[in-house]
Order: sequence, then C-alpha cells, then structure tokens
Amino acid sequence: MDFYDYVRPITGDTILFGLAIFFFCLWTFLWSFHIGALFYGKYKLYRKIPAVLPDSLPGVSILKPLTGVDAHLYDNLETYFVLNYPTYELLFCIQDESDPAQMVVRSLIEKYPKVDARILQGGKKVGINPKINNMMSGYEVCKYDLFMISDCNIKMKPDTLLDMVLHLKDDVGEIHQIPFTCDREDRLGFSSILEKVYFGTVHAKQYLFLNALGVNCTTGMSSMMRKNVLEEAGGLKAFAKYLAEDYFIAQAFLDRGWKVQISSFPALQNAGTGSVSGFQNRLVRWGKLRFAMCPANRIMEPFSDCLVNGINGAWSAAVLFNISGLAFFFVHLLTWFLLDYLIFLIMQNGPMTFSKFEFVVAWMFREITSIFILLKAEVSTVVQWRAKKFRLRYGGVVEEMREGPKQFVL
Ligand SMILES: CCCCCCCC/C=C\CCCCCCCC(=O)N[C@@H](CO)[C@H](O)/C=C/CCCCCCCCCCCCC
Ligand SMILES: O=c1ccn([C@@H]2O[C@H](COP(=O)(O)OP(=O)(O)O[C@H]3OC[C@@H](O)[C@H](O)[C@H]3O)[C@@H](O)[C@H]2O)c(=O)[nH]1
Repeated sequence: MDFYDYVRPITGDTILFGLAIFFFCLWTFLWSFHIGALFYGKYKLYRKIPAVLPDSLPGVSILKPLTGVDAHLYDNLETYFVLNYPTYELLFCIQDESDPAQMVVRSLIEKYPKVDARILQGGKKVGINPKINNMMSGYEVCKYDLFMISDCNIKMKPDTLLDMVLHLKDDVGEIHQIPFTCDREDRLGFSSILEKVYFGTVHAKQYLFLNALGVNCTTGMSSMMRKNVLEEAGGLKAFAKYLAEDYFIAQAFLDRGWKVQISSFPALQNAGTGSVSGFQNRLVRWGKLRFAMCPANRIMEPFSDCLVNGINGAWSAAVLFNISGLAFFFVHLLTWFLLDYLIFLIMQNGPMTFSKFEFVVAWMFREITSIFILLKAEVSTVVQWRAKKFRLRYGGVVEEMREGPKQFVL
C-alpha cells in the first residue's frame, strides 16, 4: 500500500465530520473556563483576613511609577498613605522633572508626615521598557526585601497590603492582584461600565482559570515579590528588554521553582480618564504583547471568543446531531452570558453600581467588538504606549521606534 491508498478513502464528508468533532470538543472544553473560574473565584477571592496575625510582619517597599496627573491621581495615591500595615515605605518614581505628578505627591507627603514616603526623580535608562526605567531609581534604594510594583491608577483598600503579605507563604515568590476596577463615584459613562464588565467577565474568567491551572498570565499592575529572587534573575533591569515585563518577571519566579499566586482582593483600577477607544487601544496593545510572547495565542484567543466559539459549536452540533444550529447558537449565547454574569457577581462581591440593562448592553458591545480587537492586535507589531512607539519582536523582546514616517511602515 502506498501513500495514496491511505489517502483515497478520505472523502470530503470524512473531513467535514472530523472537523465537526474537533469543533464540538473545543466548544465543550471552553466551558471548563467558566466552571473553573466560578469555583476558583468563589474559593480564592474576598477571603477574610485572619483574626490572629503573625507576631512580626515584614516591611514592604512600594514602588509607584508615575507619569502625569489625572483627575483621580490624588485620591488613588492617598489610599497608600492610610494602609493598615505596620512597616512600609512609598517610593514615588517620576521620570520627568516637570511632571505635575510631583506636586500631587508633595502635597500628600506634607499631609501625612509620619508615612515613610519620598520622591525619586529621573529614573535610570537600563533598557527599553519605560516603566522599568522609571522605577529603577526606586528599586535600587528599596529598604525592604519585599517590594511591590503598583501602577499609578490603582486604588488600595486599607487591608489589601496585609492580605497580600499574608498570602506570601514560604514557597510563594510573587503575589499579584487580579485586575478589576473600583466602583466609581464620578461615573465616567459607558467606557467605565465597559471596562468593569470586561474585567469582571471575560478577563476574570481567563485570569482565574489560568491561575487555577498554574498557567502564567500575570498582569503586573499590582504585584508584590521577593527582591532576592528577582536579583538572582538579574534584577529588574533584566526585564527592561520586554514591554510585558510583568509576564516575564512572573515566569522567572516560576522557572526558579517559586509559586506565583493571586491575592484575595482584586486590583481596583481607577483611571481618571476614560474613553471607549482608549480602552480598546489598551486591549489591542495587551493583545500584541501576548501574541508576540506566546504566538499560539494568535490562534487560541480568537477561537475561545464567545461568538466564534458559538458559531463553531452550532455548526458542529448541526453536522453531528442534525439539530438547529441557530437554536443551538442562541442557547449557547444565553448560557455564556449567564455564566459571565455569575463571574461578575463574584468579582464585584457587592451591589452593582449600574443597572442590569447597562450590563447587558456593555456585555453585548464587548462581545461583538472583541474579535475586531483581536484582529487588530494580529495585524501589527507596533505598540503605542503613552507617548512612545515600540516594535515587538518574536518572543516579546521590544525595540523603541524613533519618530519618523519610515519607521511606521508595517
Ligand atoms: C483553543 C483555545 C483554548 C484556550 C483558550 C485560551 C484563551 C486565553 C488565553 C490567554 C489569555 C490570557 C488573558 C490573561 C490576561 C492578560 C492581560 C494582559 O494581556 N496583560 C499583559 C499586560 O499587562 C501581560 O503582559 C500579559 C500577561 C499574560 C499573558 C498570558 C499568555 C499565556 C496564556 C497561555 C494560555 C494557555 C491556555 C491553556 C489552556 C488550558
Ligand atoms: O512611559 C511610561 C509608561 C507607563 N509608566 C507607568 O507604568 C504604569 C502602567 O502604565 P499604563 O497605565 O499606561 O499601562 P497599563 O495599565 O496598560 O500597564 C500594564 O500593561 C503593560 C505592563 O507592562 C504593565 O506592567 C501593566 O501594568 C503606570 O504606573 C505608569 O505611570 C511609566 O512609568 N512610564
């Protein structure tokens, strides 16, 4: 028997049937994300702080990389001055000496003179990643063995630092907060609802389930780690060649046998500016980072999308079981929506600050636009982050692009 004798019996029908089995298995598998995330979220999030605390708690150096001022910066930073934790220092890193963020920090330092806080200005150019360059001056003078990277738009509850330290068991190297958003008092409109629905549904589902499986998907907007372990990996500067330093730092801990875990409380993002296009651009930027460092995600992510997966599931169910694809698709959509809503309730852990109708609209908008965001991330490797443009290389390494028209040809 030669090759053709094996291939000849494979008819178009067999291929179609095989594809249908594949898509139906994929469709079934993707429900495990919902179920896994629901169980893990319920088990992991919003745990009570133990009544009895250890006799001594380690000091923590908190690095706050700042760039510019927005309407919430003062309120966000103030939450770090009133943490319920005995020993910590605040290191505000500001790259540009004319940055108005300095004034905001100065007024807080004056208001809370007893808090160990200072400004480190100028950063240090150790690589491409501007956040790392900015933080270097703070990183080098950290007093404590534990340090935390905390982005400028994060608001902290008084007990969160304590909770994070308590999660740092002997075998844990890094603790990070799952990204979410705070309940805004000054409603920013649809974009803030969209952001909350995104971080409370699809993002939470992936983040929780992958963490439950031990898959690295660390977003570094609020993470605490052991400095000595990071030093073994070359220190913070070793990650300045990547834009997704958060992912690679966590990987360095995992590679050395340390655990990387999420804490009980989600990170409360509270940016003072917001627009639908700004939110979408951020997701496109993150998508480009993921696709550059984990190329398999280029295929996996679109296929795991609610609508794409629903269409694949409906088609395969129609082929395999001779049932109505349309009916299957709508049942899929409704069930997916309800499970997303349950995950949202777990993330929110309290009353919603907008109506159920607004939730439905934001959820539908997010799902319909999701595939376009992924496709936009697929087609270009150029990333705009704040004022700078970068080009991503295979594996996640990045190079800065000088301004000039020729550089932007894709
Ligand atoms: C056929 C498909 C089946 C699997 C579908 C998996 C779909 C989800 C995959 C990845 C999404 C991860 C989302 C986590 C949030 C990421 C937010 C983000 O982009 N943050 C960046 C900026 O801060 C940060 O640098 C990136 C961190 C995470 C990157 C994660 C990439 C690896 C994911 C590997 C997925 C393996 C799936 C295995 C399923 C059993
Ligand atoms: O040029 C810059 C850009 C950003 N930053 C700081 O980096 C932090 C995050 O910046 P943004 O809010 O613009 O970006 P994101 O929230 O999307 O960041 C996220 O994605 C990229 C990762 O590298 C980050 O670790 C993650 O937090 C802020 O504290 C910001 O002040 C700088 O210090 N310099």
